[in-house]
Amino acid sequence: MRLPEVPIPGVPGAFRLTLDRVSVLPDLPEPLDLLTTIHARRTVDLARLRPDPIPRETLLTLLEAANWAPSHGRTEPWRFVVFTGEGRMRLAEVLATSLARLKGEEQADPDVLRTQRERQRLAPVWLAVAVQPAEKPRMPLYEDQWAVACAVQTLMLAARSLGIGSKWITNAASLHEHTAQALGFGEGASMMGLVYLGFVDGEWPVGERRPMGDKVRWVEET
Ligand SMILES: Cc1cc2nc3c(=O)[nH]c(=O)nc-3n(C[C@H](O)[C@H](O)[C@H](O)COP(=O)(O)O)c2cc1C
Repeated sequence: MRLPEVPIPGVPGAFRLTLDRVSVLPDLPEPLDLLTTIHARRTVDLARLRPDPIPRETLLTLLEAANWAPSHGRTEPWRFVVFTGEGRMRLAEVLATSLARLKGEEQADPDVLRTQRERQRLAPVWLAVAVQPAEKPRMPLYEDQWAVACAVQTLMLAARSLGIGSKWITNAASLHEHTAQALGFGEGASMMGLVYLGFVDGEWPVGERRPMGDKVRWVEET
């Protein structure tokens, strides 16, 4: 079964998914179990990714997993645009223009655009992530933003369970108004950054955490 995809006009390889409420789990290699995945997920640098494409079915599985994130009031406010292949160059153009706008300029500097294009080629898949509040919101924006964060984490965990590395990026260009508008997100939507995905070249990075014991207090009455 295929989920409906809406191509972005003039952007080969980029598509917007209109995910419905049907759960689709195509045949996949044995995924890691949840607790192992949670511990093993790592932010992976671009330089550590292989250029191999990620199969479309796998991307759909990750997006479908993200769609099961919780949201207060069932707002389901997460929105994604997926960039693959030459579609990544459209993202590069948009980000280069947003960088120009941050400097008070209209057009992207050709050198910045070239660098941005090279950067986008380092990962086979980029996702633009936005929050889309309801037309008449009943919840504060931050609750919808939290829900989108849940969706992003769910997607990154699903990716890890299938051996795919990721990074969530929230730099100024990715969050810029122009980025949301140029990527065609809806009225009132705002950016929550970019996520790239790719198979990891060699060993996974090693993670580090300060002890959870320092961050938790227990209240127990006997
Ligand atoms: C909301 C959010 C925004 C982030 N933005 C960036 C970013 O802009 N650039 C970056 O290099 N990493 C970013 N990260 C990834 C963190 O650097 C990373 O999660 C942290 O170093 C811990 O590493 P781990 O993900 O491997 O556990 C972001 C993470 C979160 C949750």
